[in-house]
This record gives sequence, C-alpha cells and structure tokens, in this order.
Amino acid sequence: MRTLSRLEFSSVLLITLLIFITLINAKHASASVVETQSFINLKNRNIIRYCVDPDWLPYEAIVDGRHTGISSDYLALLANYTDLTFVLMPTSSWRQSLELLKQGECELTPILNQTPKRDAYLSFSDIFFKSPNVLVSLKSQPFLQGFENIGDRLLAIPKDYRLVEYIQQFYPTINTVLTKNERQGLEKVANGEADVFVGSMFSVNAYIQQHGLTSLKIAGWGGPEDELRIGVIHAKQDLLSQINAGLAKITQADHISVYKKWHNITVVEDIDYSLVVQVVTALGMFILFLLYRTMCVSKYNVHLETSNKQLQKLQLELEKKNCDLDFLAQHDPLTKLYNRQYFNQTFLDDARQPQKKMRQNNMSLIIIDIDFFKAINDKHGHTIGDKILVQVAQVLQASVRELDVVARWGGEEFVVVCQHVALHDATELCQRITDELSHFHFYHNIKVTCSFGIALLGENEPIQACFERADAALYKAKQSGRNQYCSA
Ligand SMILES: Nc1nc2c(ncn2[C@@H]2O[C@H](COP(=O)(O)OP(=O)(O)OP(=O)(O)O)[C@@H](O)[C@H]2O)c(=O)[nH]1
Repeated sequence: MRTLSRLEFSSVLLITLLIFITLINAKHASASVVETQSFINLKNRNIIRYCVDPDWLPYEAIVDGRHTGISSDYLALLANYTDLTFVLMPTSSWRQSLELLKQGECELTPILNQTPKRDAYLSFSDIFFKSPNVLVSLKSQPFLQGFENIGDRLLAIPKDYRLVEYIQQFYPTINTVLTKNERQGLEKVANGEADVFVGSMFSVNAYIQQHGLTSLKIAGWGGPEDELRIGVIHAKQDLLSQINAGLAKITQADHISVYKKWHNITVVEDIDYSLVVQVVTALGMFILFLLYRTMCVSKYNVHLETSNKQLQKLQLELEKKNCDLDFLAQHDPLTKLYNRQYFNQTFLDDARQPQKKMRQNNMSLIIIDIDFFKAINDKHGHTIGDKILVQVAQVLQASVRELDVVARWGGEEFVVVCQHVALHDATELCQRITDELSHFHFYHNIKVTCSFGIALLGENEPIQACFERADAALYKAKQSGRNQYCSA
C-alpha cells in the first residue's frame, strides 16, 4: 500500500471535516442543501463556506445553529440548479460575518445589497430579490414620507447595513444612532430612545408582529429599495457565472413559493387615534350637552305645564267668580229672581234696542205686591217672612212663560214683564197666579194673597210712564180690598 501524499492527505482531512459538520447540521433537517448531502455527493461537488446575518428574519437568521429564512431557501434552490454545496459557518453577528468574509474564512454570503465599501472585498451576483426599506416611528408621530422630513429626529440604523453608507452619503445632517441589529433599532423607537428607525419592510414587519410592538407604525419610505444579491469573496468570483446561471434557472413558481413562505406582512394602519379620541370626545360632549339641554327643556316644559294648569284653574275660578259677580249684580240674593237694577237697566232705559222691539210687539207690565206682609212678619218673624217671599217668587216664576221676566222690585213687591201679551192675556196671568197662590202650601199654612197692577205699554209711551200707570193700578187694587188685579 502506497503512502498518501501531503495534498491527498489534506483533501481527505478536509472532506472528513466537512462530513462531520454536515452530519451535525443534518439532524436539524434544514433547507440548507449541505445538510442532506452524502459523502459521495460531496466528493463531486464544489463546497462553499458561507456566512449569514444571524438575526435578520425573514431574510436570514441562525436558529439553533441552523440557517433559516429567505436566503436559506434560495441557497437550497441554487444547490439544486448547480453543483455547488453550501456549508454554513455560524456567526453571532452580521459584523462577525462580514469580518470572516473580509478574511476569506467565509467565501459567500447569500443575501445582501451591493455597496461601494463591500465592492472592496466582495463580488456580487445578479439581483434575485427586491424589497423596499421603510421608516418606522411611534404612531403618535406624523407621517414622514421619506428621509427629507426627518428633521431633528434621531434615526436608528443597524450598523454595517448598506443604509448607513446611504445616509452618510446623501443625508449627512440626519442625527443617527447605530444599533446592533434591526431588533435593537425597533426597540429603541418603541422605548422612545430614538424617533425613527429605517430597515427592510419584510424584516421590520415580521419583528413588529412577532413582538407585538403595536405602538409602532410605518411612517414612510426609507430610500432606495433593497436589491439583494449573493456576494462572493473576490477569490471565488469565478463562481459567479455558475451562481448567476443557477439563479436564472429559479422559476417564477420558486420565487413565489419562497415569497409566500416568508411574506406575512400585515399593513399597520396609520390611524391617528388622537384625532379619533378628540372627535369621539367632542361628539360625546355634544351628546351630553344635547342631553342636558333636553333635560332642561323637559324640566322647563313640566314647570310650564304646571304653571299653565294653575293658570287655567285660576282662569276658571275667575270666570266662575265673574259669573257669580254677574249673577249677584243682576239677581236678588234671597229669591234668586232678577233684581231691580237689572229691571231698570233692561226695561226702563228707552234707548235700548230690545225695548224698541218689545214696544212693537205688545208688552205688558204687571206690578205685584203681597197683601199684609207686615202682619206675616210680625206674626211669624222675619225668617218665615223671607221664606214666604221665596215661595211667592217660585209661584210667580212657575206661572209665567219662559220669555217673560220676573224681578223683585223691592220688599214684598215684584214686577213681571210679559212680551207679546195683550192686556187681556195679562189679566189672565194675574188670575192664574192668584189661583196658584190660593192653592199653594206656604210655611205654617200661611195664607198669602197678592194684589196686581197691570198696564199695556202704549205706542210711543215711555216705559217709566207705563210703570207708573201699573203702580197706580196696583194702588187701586189695594184700595179695592186687595187679592185682586186692576189695569190702567
Ligand atoms: N221678612 C222680610 N220682610 C220684608 C222684606 N222687605 C220688606 N219687608 C217687610 O214688608 C213689610 C211691608 O209692609 P207694608 O209696606 O206695610 O205693607 P203690607 O203690610 O204688605 O201691607 P199692604 O201692602 O198695604 O197690604 C214691612 O214690614 C217690611 O219690613 C224682606 O226682605 N223680608
């Protein structure tokens, strides 16, 4: 058996090492192609050591020592379309990955932007993935649109990211604070240590959703979009033709599959809740004011209704009092017949229209006087005398027609005005009254008789004269022995 040359020995040692690394990674069943390669395959394949950003999901990350994210899926596709085998060199930070690339320890990094500084040690493939960068701020901040409106605000950027170079070159006056990674930048904004953060939309959104940073919002676009490529160290730039050929073989369906797997963007709505609160508060106050007004108005209405009812009651009482007053002014309180004042106003005033009509239609005037009333008073007392007066009034009222008017002239004397009644009819009325009185049961069986004086109102005769004639006729009836009627 021949002994191995130094070159053969080194190759065997390297392959053994790679197998060992592969076996360790294989237990994680990653999308990374190297993790499923057999020893025989590895022998025929070009093995590439690569580094990634260990904390840049969904683009890439190292979780439990395993490469995951968009770049992991693309490397798997590339491994299918080329004879390249990719072996992950785990790092703890993006900076460390960049350092290993500069030193040539890592030969490839699968997803990054091309920048002038990186051109110094990396060669770049064609673009295979594009993504916008966004500005992130607290929801209370205004919508910034772009870097132009950042003003004095403090901008957080992950160090060693392409955007640092971009800001330094195009917006050197913006106050910046460099953060370890995107997560730290977002946390600084959420904690108020920085005002704005700029980063890739995919990773920013993923982080906001994963960690429930609901106080944050997308506040604008952050410069040119990321144009992501594979970077290889200059020593390995010959690989680029194979890499680009492999990338070109990736189908649209492959791209969409990767995109769907890692894209879970939910639009964080840019709602100005302070405005909503202001509007709701204003509306609430307006509604409260309306309620207060309605309560005041209904209270006032109740008060008004009560006052109106009281007023109506008072009005009714007043009307009743007025009626009472009117009645009292026109009636005799004892007999309830019309009084002398009413009689005078109604009949003795010639100027009044009704009397002119009466004159044209036969009007008879009868004066009635109770006989020997003084004797009744003297014998039975005034109270009984009053009652006799009331009973005589009832007899008179019951004996006349509705349109005739009976009034108490004074003392024990009454007046009857009969309309449309000729002298003859008036004498019949007196006889009827006389008959009624003779049959009427007065208090204490007192016998009550009356004397009557009748006069027919003559044409053009003043009523006063007619009254005087009736009075004279009454006197005549008295003189003739009472309980009789005389006409004039
Ligand atoms: N009880 C009572 N008596 C009254 C009222 N007004 C007048 N008198 C009485 O009526 C009486 C009238 O008396 P006289 O004028 O003398 O008449 P008379 O006694 O009826 O006699 P002749 O008329 O001549 O038949 C008086 O005694 C009055 O006091 C009254 O309202 N009530």
